[in-house]
Amino acid sequence: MIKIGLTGGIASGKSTISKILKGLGAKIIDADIEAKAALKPNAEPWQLLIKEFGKEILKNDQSIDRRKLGNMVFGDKQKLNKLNSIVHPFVIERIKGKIAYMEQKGDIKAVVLDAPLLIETNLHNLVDEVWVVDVDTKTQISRLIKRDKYNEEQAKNRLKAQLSQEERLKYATAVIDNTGGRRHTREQVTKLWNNRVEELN
Ligand SMILES: CC(C)(COP(=O)(O)OP(=O)(O)OC[C@H]1O[C@@H](n2cnc3c(N)ncnc32)[C@H](O)[C@@H]1O)[C@@H](O)C(=O)NCCC(=O)NCCS
Ligand SMILES: Nc1ncnc2c1ncn2[C@@H]1O[C@H](COP(=O)(O)OP(=O)(O)OP(=O)(O)O)[C@@H](O)[C@H]1O
Repeated sequence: MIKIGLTGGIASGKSTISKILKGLGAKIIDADIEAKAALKPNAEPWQLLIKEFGKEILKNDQSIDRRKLGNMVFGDKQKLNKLNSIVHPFVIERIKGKIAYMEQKGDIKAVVLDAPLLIETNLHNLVDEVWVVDVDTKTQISRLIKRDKYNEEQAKNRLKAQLSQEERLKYATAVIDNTGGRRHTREQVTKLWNNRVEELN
C-alpha cells in the first residue's frame, strides 16, 4: 500500500484534489474530519478545551462553537499552541490507527492522507510521498474569503498559523499547481496517479 500525504495551505485545494484521487481509486484519510471528532462532546480534547478556554466556547447544545474558537486562536500564538497541544495528539493517534488498519487489510492499493498540517505535525514521516498543492497567496486568500466568508484579517490570521509555502515545498516529492482551472488540476493529478501508483501495481 502506497501512502501519500497531500498537503497545502488553507483553501489551497486539498479537498478538491482528494475527491479526484478518490475517483481514481484511493482511500482517503481526512485530518480535518479526525480533528472534528476531537471536538465532539465527551471526547477528551473537548473536555480539555473547555477547561482551557472556558464555557464561553460552548453552544447551547454543548457542542463547541468552531467559529468562535477559531477567532480566539488564530491571531494569538499562545492560544493556538495550547489548542494544538490538546487536539494534535488525539488526531495523530487516530490517523496512525487508520493507517495501521488499512495496512493490515492487505487489499488497499493507495491511501491519501489529506492533512493541512502534515509537516507541522510530523505526519510526513509516516508517508512515502508528499504531494504539495501550490497556489499563490492572493488566490488562496480570495478563495478562502469566498468559501468561508471571512474578512481579510481573519483570512490572513489563518494563513499565518501555518507553515509558509516556501518551507512546505522543501518537503514535496510532487507539486500540484491549483492556480488554474479545475481541468488543469485534474490532468496533473491523473498523471501523477498513473506515474506513482498505477505503475507499482
Ligand atoms: C479552531 C477550529 C475549531 C476552527 O474550526 P473551523 O470549522 O473554523 O475550521 P476547520 O476545522 O474547518 O479548518 C479549516 C482549515 O483551517 C486550518 N487549520 C485548522 N486548524 C489549524 C491549526 N491548528 N493551525 C493552523 N491551521 C489550522 C486548516 O487549513 C483547515 O483545513 C478547528 O480548526 C480546530 O479544531 N483546529 C485544530 C485541529 C487541527 O489542527 N486541524 C488540522 C488537522 S492536522
Ligand atoms: N482550480 C480551482 N479553481 C477555482 N476554485 C477552486 C479550485 N480548486 C479549489 N477551488 C475552490 O477553492 C476553495 C478551497 O478549496 P478546497 O476546499 O478544496 O481547499 P482545502 O485545501 O481543502 O481547504 P482547507 O484547508 O480549508 O480544508 C473551495 O471553495 C473550492 O471550491
